[in-house]
Amino acid sequence: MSTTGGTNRGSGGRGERRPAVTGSGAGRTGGGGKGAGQGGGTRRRDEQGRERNRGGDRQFSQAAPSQRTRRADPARLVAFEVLRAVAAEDAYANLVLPTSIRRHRLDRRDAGFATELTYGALRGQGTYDAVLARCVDRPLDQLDPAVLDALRLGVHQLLAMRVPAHAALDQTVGLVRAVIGAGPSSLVNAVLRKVTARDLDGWIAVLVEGLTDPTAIAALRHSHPEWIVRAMRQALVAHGRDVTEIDALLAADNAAPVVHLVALPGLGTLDDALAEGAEPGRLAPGSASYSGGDISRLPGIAAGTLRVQDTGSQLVARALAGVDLAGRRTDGPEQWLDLCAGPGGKTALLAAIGLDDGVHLTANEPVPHRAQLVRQALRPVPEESWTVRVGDGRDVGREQPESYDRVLVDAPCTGLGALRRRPESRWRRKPSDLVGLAPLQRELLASALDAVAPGGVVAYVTCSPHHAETDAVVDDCLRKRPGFERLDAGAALDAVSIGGALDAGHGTSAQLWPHVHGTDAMYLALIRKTP
Ligand SMILES: C[S@@+](CC[C@H](N)C(=O)[O-])C[C@H]1O[C@@H](n2cnc3c(N)ncnc32)[C@H](O)[C@@H]1O
Repeated sequence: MSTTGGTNRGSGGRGERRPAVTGSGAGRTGGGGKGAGQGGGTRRRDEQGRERNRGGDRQFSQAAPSQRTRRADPARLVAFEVLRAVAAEDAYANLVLPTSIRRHRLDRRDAGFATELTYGALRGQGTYDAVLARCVDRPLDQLDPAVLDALRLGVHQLLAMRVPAHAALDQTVGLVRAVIGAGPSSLVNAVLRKVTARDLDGWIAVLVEGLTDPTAIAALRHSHPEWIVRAMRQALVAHGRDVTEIDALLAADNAAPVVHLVALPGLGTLDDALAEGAEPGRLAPGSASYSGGDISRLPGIAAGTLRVQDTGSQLVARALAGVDLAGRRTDGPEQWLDLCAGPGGKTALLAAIGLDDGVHLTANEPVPHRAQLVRQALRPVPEESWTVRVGDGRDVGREQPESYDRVLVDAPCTGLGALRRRPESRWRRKPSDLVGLAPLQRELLASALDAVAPGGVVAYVTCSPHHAETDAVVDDCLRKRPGFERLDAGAALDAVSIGGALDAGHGTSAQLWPHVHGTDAMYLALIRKTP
């Protein structure tokens, strides 16, 4: 498993500095120790003769857990609260975290630490639980869930952050004492000491020992559920890539994503963002990437003319807008439809792109509060150029047949292509979700195929590379319907990328990849209704 970034924290989170090292299992040199029994030093044994403090150069606190701090370090407390909310209330970490950071008044440095700890522990949960299962004397599901969350935070600090081992241990035990109780703190202390016996690479070597199934190995190594690894491997092969890329792909899911920005064409600029240190985007026109922290201060963000949007999302929207409608029957301004518009990211970009040509965009969204987000997203675009329809997209084809020149179906999907942005979602998603989504995805695409005018084009898009919600959906829908042709989606994406730099391949569908393109794993099929 790989992690990126890192915040140096000493005991109690302050004072000590460690050399910055990135990569799996890196960073705990010096007092943190690396690997069991490598150092000299005096080895201690407990009353049962078991060796304690293996790797004697470590400096664990000599104090019993009951004598250690009762105060929880605020940054670790924030991470703990978020993990608890994710597990107990089905909360989204990216929504809960900023609120918790504000409530505990963390400064920028502590906020960075809390963010890395929270997201790292959530992403790494699969690997960390496998490590913990080797260190706890009972099945993990018999632990108090709060204790398990605290252990996960401890393991992430020990195995993947540049936190000295003694600080990770003392502070996690202190957190447990303060928020759960003295009893569990002894257990946490004992378990985390066992974890310190190896670094991350050492633990992974132990976990995968004797395994031969590459899916199971990759799942443990990169902390993904096996069914997702299997789906990713299939998708790589289906899109002509080498299956050995799976390691790079899964590692990309574990890296902290940079924020991508887009300036709405004709309405916004990147100037403020670039002045704040954003880098101009390499792939999408009018885009930038920003890793400098809080972007909400930028005036363009407040005005809605500068938006946070993954480059992959920008490119699929631009590909639909840019495709040639050679067989279109009328000469007037085009009618565009965004069938599944909420919260409106692609809607705003499409509306802005179409502005100069007098395009009218209808944005459909069935969920009222999400439809309201679409209206907000469209705020900077003149009102006469768009309409928000609140309704079921499956009805549009029947109610408005052959009415639109370009239709975007950004279908509800598992979101497996954006796991790096939603740290908990890989554990929340289940294969059964695909069963529920499959009919809806087919019905929405069918509705779009009815709603598109002869010569017009439908873009079927998912933020998932899973075959069941991508090519399988498009193949099924087109099998039953003559009169449609699939366009070269890769060529359409290349055509709208800066200098054709994207290199999305060629074929009846295109798949973008985090480890190749630096985007979310967006899927695109372009389907033309024959004139
Ligand atoms: C992947 S999201 C769309 C993201 C959006 N295009 C953007 O770029 O911001 C899918 C959307 O489809 C909506 N949806 C769910 N069921 C739908 C239906 N029956 N008809 C139309 N939209 C639906 C969901 O509420 C959700 O807002």
